Amino acid sequence: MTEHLVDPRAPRDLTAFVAGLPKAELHVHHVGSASPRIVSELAARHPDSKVPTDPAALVDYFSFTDFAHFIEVYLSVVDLIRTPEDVRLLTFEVARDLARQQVRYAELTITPFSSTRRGIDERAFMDAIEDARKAAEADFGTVLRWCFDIPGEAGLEAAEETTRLATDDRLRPEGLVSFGLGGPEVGVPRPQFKPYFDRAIAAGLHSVPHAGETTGPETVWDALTHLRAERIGHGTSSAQDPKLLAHLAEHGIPLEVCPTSNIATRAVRTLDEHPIKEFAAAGVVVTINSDDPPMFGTDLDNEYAVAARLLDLDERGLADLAKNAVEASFLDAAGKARIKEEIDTYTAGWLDR
Ligand SMILES: O=C(O)c1cccc(C(=O)CC[C@H]2O[C@@H](n3cnc4c(=O)[nH]cnc43)[C@H](O)[C@@H]2O)c1
Ligand SMILES: [Zn+2]
Repeated sequence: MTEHLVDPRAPRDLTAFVAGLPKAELHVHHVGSASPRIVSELAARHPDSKVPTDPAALVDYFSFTDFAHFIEVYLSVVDLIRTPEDVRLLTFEVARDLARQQVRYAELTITPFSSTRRGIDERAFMDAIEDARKAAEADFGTVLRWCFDIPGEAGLEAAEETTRLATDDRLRPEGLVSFGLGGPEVGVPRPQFKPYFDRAIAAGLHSVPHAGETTGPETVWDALTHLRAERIGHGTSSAQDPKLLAHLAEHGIPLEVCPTSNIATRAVRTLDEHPIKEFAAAGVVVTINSDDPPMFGTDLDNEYAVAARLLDLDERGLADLAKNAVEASFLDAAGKARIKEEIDTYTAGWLDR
């Protein structure tokens, strides 16, 4: 686990401001959000797993040599989710962690294929996430929505299964708003997934594939052209292509930027070399997200602190970033207006202290 929770270079006051700032999280993975406490509880339940039961040992276990190693470790945690009760517990606890950070709305990326192929009944899976979603909204006031993603490396069988689960009216959960594509990009060309995205879009889902995280800007173009992406997960390599940056800015396609993730998976060498500055300078809509927070030793508050430092933002700049995420979300207009107003009221109150 990368050890930089609470960016030590963030001014103390901004850290406190961010902690109370109402936020939206648009790029965070379900299994990748399992806290050390949940991972060790699940690992103790399933002792045949190689995942450490001691939360302290998870720090080393969550230290990645590259993106492929990250996915290998990620799948070992997926292997711990074996029953609908595991799914419900994980989902509800993830919502608790989001609520603690004043996250009012989150789109959680879930990979149902990974669970159904491991034997969890599909109906029971949907019921577990929906039950947790409703309980989280009632108990914490945090609104959760789902993005179902295709684990691209698992091939077209996974694409077909994910599309079926997302579009079958008898299964599709009420909270589902979008359709994604995750996992490694190398050797997994985006265009092959066009028919699946076409079906998901026809069923009313928004298109939010990962692209340009571990491959070049051409993957982002492919996601835009073939998958009709409305937002891009990461899009880090877009900075290498000025025409692409201009296109993203002109068409208002937001990037779901996850700075610490990019360092932890070694997609970017250091935070200071992160292209977030280039995105902002080109007028691209930047949203700040945490991806797989406990695995990367971060959380959303820390990602905002990192962004404040890299973009040289004050409180108003941070509030604008938070509003970018609300605006780029798939929440309805009234819900967006409510959270943006809350952000403005909080910021004005903070600055008037
Ligand atoms: O579940 C399986 O059996 C399986 C078989 C082959 C390949 C896969 C995957 O590739 C799963 C990838 C998994 O990773 C998730 N994820 C989490 N963080 C990221 C990220 O930063 N970039 C891309 N993918 C990420 C993704 O949601 C998939 O669930 C699975
Ligand atoms: Zn991701």
